[in-house]
Amino acid sequence: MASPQPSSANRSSLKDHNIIIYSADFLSLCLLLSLLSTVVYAHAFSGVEERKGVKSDLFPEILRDEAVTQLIELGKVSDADGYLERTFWSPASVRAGNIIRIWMEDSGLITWVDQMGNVHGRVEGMNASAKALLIGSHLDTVIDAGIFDGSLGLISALSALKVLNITGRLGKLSRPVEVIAFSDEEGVRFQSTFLGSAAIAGILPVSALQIRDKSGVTVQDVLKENSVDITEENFFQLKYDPESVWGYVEVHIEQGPILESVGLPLGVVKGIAGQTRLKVTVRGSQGHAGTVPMSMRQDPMAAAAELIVLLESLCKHPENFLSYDGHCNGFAVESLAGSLVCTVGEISSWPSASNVIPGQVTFTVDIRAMDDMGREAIIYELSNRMYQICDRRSVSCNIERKHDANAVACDTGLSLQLKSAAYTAMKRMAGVVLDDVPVLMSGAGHDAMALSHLTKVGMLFVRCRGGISHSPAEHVLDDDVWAAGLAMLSFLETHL
Ligand SMILES: NC(=O)N[C@H](N)C(=O)O
Repeated sequence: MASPQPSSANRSSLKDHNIIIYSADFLSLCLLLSLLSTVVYAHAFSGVEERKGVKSDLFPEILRDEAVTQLIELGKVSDADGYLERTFWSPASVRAGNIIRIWMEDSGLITWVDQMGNVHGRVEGMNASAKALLIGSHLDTVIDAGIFDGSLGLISALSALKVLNITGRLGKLSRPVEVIAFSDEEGVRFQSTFLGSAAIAGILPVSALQIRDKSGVTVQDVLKENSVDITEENFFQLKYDPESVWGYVEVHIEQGPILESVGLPLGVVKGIAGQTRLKVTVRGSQGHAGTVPMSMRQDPMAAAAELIVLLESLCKHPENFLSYDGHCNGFAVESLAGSLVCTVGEISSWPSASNVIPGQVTFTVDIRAMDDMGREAIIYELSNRMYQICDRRSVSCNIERKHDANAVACDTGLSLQLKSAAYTAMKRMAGVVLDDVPVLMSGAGHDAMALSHLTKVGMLFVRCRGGISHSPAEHVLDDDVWAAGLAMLSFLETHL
């Protein structure tokens, strides 16, 4: 492998040192130069220490130290005691939005909050009429969340913009840049997901205002509780004009194990799996746990248990269930390979008492796959078999589609720019010439899915420990936070 060559700047420093070579043979000359260039190259790109008299151009104090401090601070803003939870327009989400606004203003941005609770920070740059670069992620969380999911994308963008600001280059951006902290990506409260980003993308139907949470409160009720007067007119004004947007970029933790397995901090996202959420309600005959004979029960909990085990089998071995019946064929099975996942993470029963046979059981099914047709085939097959099982058990079954988002392919050109930015960041940090930046698929959903209906989208993934997410065990190394900020800085510098 060829030894690393010093850059032109380093080459002049060799001359300045008046290194005088007396009749050394050619090999010893090469050995000496190779040794020196390795030392100079490593020092030039190591970045981890201040070069004499020259402030590091890797800005660890902002892109790493301050960013990590902010992640920890934001991770403490919760609606719950003892674990992290922030849902759509909840008190903690409002507090988190106010903190993010302060950080946006500290980065030199003009800020505002829209009717759906999205927090915006914008700088016009040198040409306010140019198409804007949107950068975003979500400020809401799942229940018992980690502190990096969503927040890392926002903080890495704001720390990169802060570096541009303190180096006097923020005003030199060739186009407006707007950071958006979206209010509801996880969809925990209303099972809707993308309430904030879908409104910006113009794909949120006004009927979404009437979606109810478990206690019957509507989205519109929540907005009114927060003194937000949403009307059909100002609802549609939230939509951005596609002609005013250049593209959308999102940095997010990988929430998977690939980057850790290849030993790199950053990767580029090629596509995002489609997803569907189904609300399944099974109704039976409520009764006394001690007196109703087993043979006479219409037990929705036992039925739900059978349905959930069916779901697992169907998603583990779709080939055993999907056959050509006019609704799907072998293509659907092959296209599902590897990306089909199904989860029931939420279930409730009424009256939920240990000595009562439930009258009703409700659970949510989360189905994901890279292939939309294959996912539809799974939903069709699952529904069919659910109704058959419920008929056999003399219970009723209602399946309601709560959320659909088709698979999204990231824009090739934008992804190449992000790949180059990631390469630059990793090389500047580690001084290692990388073969290539990993390219990955995302099983997790992201606001980029909604924004793909408005403009071209690209995503960068950041390594997270063990691929763990949607858990307080979620963790990102400080230097990987730094790499994310450096990549965003490198990307933004291409817009100067
Ligand atoms: N809308 C979503 O998919 N939200 C999360 N990011 C998820 O992947 O579940």
